[in-house]
Amino acid sequence: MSSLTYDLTLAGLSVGSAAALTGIGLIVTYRATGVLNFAHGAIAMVCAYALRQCVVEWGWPLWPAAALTLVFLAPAIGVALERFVFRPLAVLGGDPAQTLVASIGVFVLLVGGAALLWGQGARDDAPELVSADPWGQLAVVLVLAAGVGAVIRWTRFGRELRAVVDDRRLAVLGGIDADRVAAAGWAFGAFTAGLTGVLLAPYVRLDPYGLPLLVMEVVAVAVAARMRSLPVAVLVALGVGVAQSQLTRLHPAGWGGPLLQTAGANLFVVALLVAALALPRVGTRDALPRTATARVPTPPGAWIVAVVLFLLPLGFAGSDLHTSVQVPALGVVLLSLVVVTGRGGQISLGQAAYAGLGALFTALLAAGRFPGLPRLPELAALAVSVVLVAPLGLLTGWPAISRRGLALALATFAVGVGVSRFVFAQPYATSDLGLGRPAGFDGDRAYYVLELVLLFAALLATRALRSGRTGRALAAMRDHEAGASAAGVPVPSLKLQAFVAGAALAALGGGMLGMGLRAFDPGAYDPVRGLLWFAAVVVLGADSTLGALAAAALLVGLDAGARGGVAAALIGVLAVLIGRFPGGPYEAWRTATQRLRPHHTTQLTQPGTAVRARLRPAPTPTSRSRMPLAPTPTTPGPGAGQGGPGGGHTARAEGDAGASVADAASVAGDGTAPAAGADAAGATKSLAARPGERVAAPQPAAPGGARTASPQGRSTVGSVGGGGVGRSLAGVRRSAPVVLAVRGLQARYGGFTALDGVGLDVHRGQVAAVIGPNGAGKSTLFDCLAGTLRPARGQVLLADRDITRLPAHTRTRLGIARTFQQLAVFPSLTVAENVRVGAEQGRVADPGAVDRALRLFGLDGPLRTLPAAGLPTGTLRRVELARALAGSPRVLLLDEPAAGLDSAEVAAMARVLKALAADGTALLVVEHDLDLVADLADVVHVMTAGRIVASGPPDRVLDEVGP
Ligand SMILES: Nc1ncnc2c1ncn2[C@@H]1O[C@H](COP(=O)(O)OP(=O)(O)OP(=O)(O)O)[C@@H](O)[C@H]1O
Repeated sequence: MSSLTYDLTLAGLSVGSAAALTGIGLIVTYRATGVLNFAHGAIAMVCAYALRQCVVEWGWPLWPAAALTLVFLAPAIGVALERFVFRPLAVLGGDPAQTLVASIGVFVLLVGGAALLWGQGARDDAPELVSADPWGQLAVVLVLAAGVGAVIRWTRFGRELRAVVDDRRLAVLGGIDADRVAAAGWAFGAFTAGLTGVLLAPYVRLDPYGLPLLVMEVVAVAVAARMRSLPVAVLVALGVGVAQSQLTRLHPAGWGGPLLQTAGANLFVVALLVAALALPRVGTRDALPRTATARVPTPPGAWIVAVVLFLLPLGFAGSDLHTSVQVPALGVVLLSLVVVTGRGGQISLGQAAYAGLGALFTALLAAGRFPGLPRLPELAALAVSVVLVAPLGLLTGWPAISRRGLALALATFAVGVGVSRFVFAQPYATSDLGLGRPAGFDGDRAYYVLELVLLFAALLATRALRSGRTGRALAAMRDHEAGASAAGVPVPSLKLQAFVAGAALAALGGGMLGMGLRAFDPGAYDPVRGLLWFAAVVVLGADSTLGALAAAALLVGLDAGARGGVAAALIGVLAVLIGRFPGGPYEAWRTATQRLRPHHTTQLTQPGTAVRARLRPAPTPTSRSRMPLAPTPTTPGPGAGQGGPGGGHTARAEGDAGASVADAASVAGDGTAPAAGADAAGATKSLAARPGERVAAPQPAAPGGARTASPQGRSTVGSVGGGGVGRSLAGVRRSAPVVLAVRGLQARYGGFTALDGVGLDVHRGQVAAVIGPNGAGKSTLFDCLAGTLRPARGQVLLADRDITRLPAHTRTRLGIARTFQQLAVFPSLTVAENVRVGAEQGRVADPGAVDRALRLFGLDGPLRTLPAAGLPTGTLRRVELARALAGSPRVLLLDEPAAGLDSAEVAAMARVLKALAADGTALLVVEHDLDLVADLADVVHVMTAGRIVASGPPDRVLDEVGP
């Protein structure tokens, strides 16, 4: 080995050792707590500053100072974070998205705090703890990795640690002190962070922004190790370190030379991009915490105050006005986050990249240095740069289609870092690229006026995106992605639209920011800013344009008025606290003031942990007979497991031509004659069981269970309606066409076969029920029919059209609507808006369908304007049903529609469902409530272990199933 190769290998091992340390720390913290600690780099930076403070400023000897920093300070930071930030979040339910925002908050807080304490400038006198000799560092890393691996694998503590990560609540029930385990994980993680910072600081610039970013760039090492394997992390870190070092020898020629050289010198960033965008993702469970995206009510008069405050700087002069110029520009950048994160619910940590690209392109276009385009006047350059940057929104929009939560955070962070390193750090961007202001707007005051006009335009654009059909679809996607798809919202293309619109807005704001500064400054758009802006928008009310403007004013104002870092520190504190205050600071203040009032009766209706708990269906009343939990042997009926006559459906009684939804409404009400149409009838009588309403309560199950109870239930229902509606009126002829056909469906989860050759037919106007024990595969069947799960084999046909490979929203638009076992409503939208989403995106876009569905399900009146969050389960089931119906589906798939409803609500719902069938809708119902099945269904399919084992009329099949 030549001496150059040897030297470069040693240098690479040194860098790789530091990266390996980071990887070990991130993995241990993640395994102990489930948190990918975005603040890891910031802890490293704080420890490096602390050691420098002790040694350089206070003159302490090196080793005692190092011991204090690494053995006391670093673990203390870790334990404090666990105790005061992450443990309260874990107690509240351990929402991974909330912990992600909190860890970004800690990052921003520590960076801001360090800037406040030690100033923003870089230090080059960090003490050297060990010599540059990599062998020592390597030995430290290997010993640490081996030690940690041994502890995790072979000790009791290691077993406890794995148990806590798998299921914290279960581990606690098993007697494990989860807090102790988490605290140990945090302490060790922070220790490795401190060690990394102290080892790296002498060889890189020690500053509050640069060092944390450098450390976080190597997060790829942990991701490549799937956040599990320490040996893989160490090997990847050392390999990338050595390769990066060796590549510095290459000096490729040609136009791509500088880029290749940059790639070689930033191999960890390349690894980050590959790990975040190409490798299997980690932590995809959640999107944003509901608290971060809650609907934030605008305080009365707030807009007037905002307008006055934004006009105030016109009276300023000098540096005050010069500083104010940054506010509208930053406001526009933050509005982009309102669209992407606030409304669309997508984590975007890379928004600074789009702002920077906007500024860079504007500067290059205005200077005539943009390849292939002539020199443009400044305003035209700004407009063209917005158009050019908008499609680049796909860089983060594309990953967002298949990523959520942590995986999306990593992907957008990686794009931000990549653009910063590979575009902003190039010579063309760094070589003093000036940017003039448009002609006639050179002075600060004139330019500020121009900015206000552009801000106003951006506000109008944001408003257009947040209101109307698109706004409702975005909010639906944010609140419940699967529910939105089921309602017909084209989720993938909507995400792309949100990111493209967000990139355009960020580019506009970035260009304005550059013009305000009269230069393209890469530092103004570095990835740390991206984290800060994200945190600022999240804590000041992500779905609030006013919140974005307030955040812009706060960030610029605080940093100009006080020492740099105050704004970051404040935003960090708020982000850390966000999990404690559902709805953000305004809601926290409102709740606090309500608590102070002696007789407050208002119920907090913002979506949050408690609300989400309420959205979970309550257990179905146990008094009703239910499917036995264990599979019951049944005799397969003729044609079991196949569609078609004999197995597929049973005819209802004939003579039902006049039955309609309107009739059902009359049944639900007081038994008077139906009005002339669904509208009129539904307006007064509906599914809602109102006080004093005469509804047919199901009879208690007599010995014999469903078989005995069902006929009684039916006759009672029929008699209330004057004998009109019920099985006899809602009948379907044997000759009714097949609407939904399932053939030989097989579905797998990994190696487990959840569905095995399932086949059935659902006819127009027929109610088919699927029953079976828990785990039989009923929900899996629904997922395959609705398009959320791709079957391994088999076919799904909708009116003879093969829809097996179509996505969920396309199926909805073709006429399949579904409800979910776990409620899938959109908590931040009102009841009427929930239903409107279904009407706008469904098979038939019919504006009148909203009111009809609302009336039919008793959701009209004051209820329609209430946010869905906080409404009782029974009401929400009706909202979900109304939404499904509002799109005029041909087939309704209902997954346990009776779960969480009381007897009266179930009876009323049954009436409406029968009437829907009578009107020609095909219904496929998964239900455990055998009384309801007996009352409702024309044909029953029994599923066990992924197969249909019996099919036939309810009386016969339920006889076989037994009580
Ligand atoms: N995402 C998944 N990954 C792995 N296995 C799964 C997954 N979802 C479901 N299963 C398994 O597939 C089988 C069928 O589950 P499914 O939820 O379809 O049953 P089910 O009949 O709807 O049960 P329940 O009545 O409890 O809802 C079960 O054994 C379940 O454990």
